[in-house]
Amino acid sequence: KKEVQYGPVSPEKRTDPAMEKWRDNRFGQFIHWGLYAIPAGYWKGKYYKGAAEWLKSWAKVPMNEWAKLAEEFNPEQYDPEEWASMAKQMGARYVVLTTKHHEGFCLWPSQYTDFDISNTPYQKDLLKPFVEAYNKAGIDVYFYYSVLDWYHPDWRYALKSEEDKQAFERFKTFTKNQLSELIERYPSVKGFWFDGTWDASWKASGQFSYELEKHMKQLKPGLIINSRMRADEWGSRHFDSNGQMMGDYASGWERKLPTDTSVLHNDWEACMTVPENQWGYHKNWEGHVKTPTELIEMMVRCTALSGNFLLNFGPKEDGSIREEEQLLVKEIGNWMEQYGNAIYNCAYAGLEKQDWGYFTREPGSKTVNMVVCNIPVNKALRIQLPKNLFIQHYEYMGKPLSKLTLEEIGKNEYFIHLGKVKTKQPFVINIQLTSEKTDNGLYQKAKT
Ligand SMILES: COc1ccc([C@H]2[C@H](O)[C@H](O)[C@H](C)N2C)cc1
Repeated sequence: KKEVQYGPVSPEKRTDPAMEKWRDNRFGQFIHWGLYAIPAGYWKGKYYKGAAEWLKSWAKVPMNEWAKLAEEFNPEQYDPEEWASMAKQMGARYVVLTTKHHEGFCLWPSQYTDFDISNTPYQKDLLKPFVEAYNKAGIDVYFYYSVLDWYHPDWRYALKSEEDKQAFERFKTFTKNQLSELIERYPSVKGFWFDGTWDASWKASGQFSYELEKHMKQLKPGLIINSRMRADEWGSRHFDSNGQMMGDYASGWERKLPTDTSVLHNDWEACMTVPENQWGYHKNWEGHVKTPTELIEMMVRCTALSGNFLLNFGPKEDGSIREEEQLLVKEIGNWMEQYGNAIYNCAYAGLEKQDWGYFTREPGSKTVNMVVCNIPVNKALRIQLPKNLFIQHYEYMGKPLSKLTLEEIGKNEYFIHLGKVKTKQPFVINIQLTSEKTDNGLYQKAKT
């Protein structure tokens, strides 16, 4: 065990109401919006296939040229009420919006930089109406904030000289000022999604990130901060040098999902793009665009492993939402309307995973949701229960199933026979578990 002074600030599994609400939310909307939405993946007529919010880097654009984009940023179609109503229709219970991405441009009028919304034709604060609209829709608001800042003259990738160190001290003060400003200006914010924390300069600032997390949680008790914010004094990120998670939930799951129950030890969240790798708006998505069904299954997998799923949207420069994302709002929204109870407030059910899909359960409930994503060729859904549990009742809400029959095929082992099924989306069967074997005729000895 290593001596770690600047590791976790909060306990690994907080039990306060704010953190319980974070868990109950389960499904969130990520929004990447900034100057990068203007060029949208093209620079001087050339197409760049990399992530659109990184275009400055791919096209090697000098910052003084990139910053000129602020002079044309004027999102006249920006309608946060519309965004919030879409998020509500989709069934998102929280939202994470980029207040400042790596480009350094701030969507709010910051007193600590001139590279912000007030120096654009639009001028007005974008965050205030956003926070109000989403809160009014009952959706919790979180702020994405990039520590890495390509615009700020005092940013340093590494601390190689005394000059670097002095500059980075100024940069850390700037960072702390901006974060305090965001909490003070928008006090209903529920937490921060930090990014841009992989460089040596920040990895050498473990004590600072420790004290900054403490400072922010003093400014706003209950504040929720992701593990990506943190390094310890040895440069270990997300988890300290003794493997203790820093921040309030593990946020290393970017465009990838966990596959086993080892993640259950901590709260965690996976963030996901619709195309393979685009967060900011790109005019032409290349390659596979995930279907609503694929994204629904990812969300279910996260819930089934007690994690959150954060699905990304990249609004256009004018503030409008692209067709593909509008389709997701409709399709995922329909599914959540019918089956949201298998997601919200749910978590790992404690049952052995089966190939046909996922079990989810509201902690402490006797009702287990079976979310069926892959109908077996024999149309029989296998269930293996722990030895002291039995199926007392089962039902399907909704239409696609004609009838269900339950067959006991072994010790605490069952088949649910589906009969005729017609469905295009995953569906949910509820089973009631009981701890005593009630022989109410539900059980048919295996027909051997
Ligand atoms: C170096 O590889 C990276 C760096 C940063 C990212 C950023 C993306 O721009 C987006 O904001 C994502 C959430 N974040 C990890 C992604 C991959």
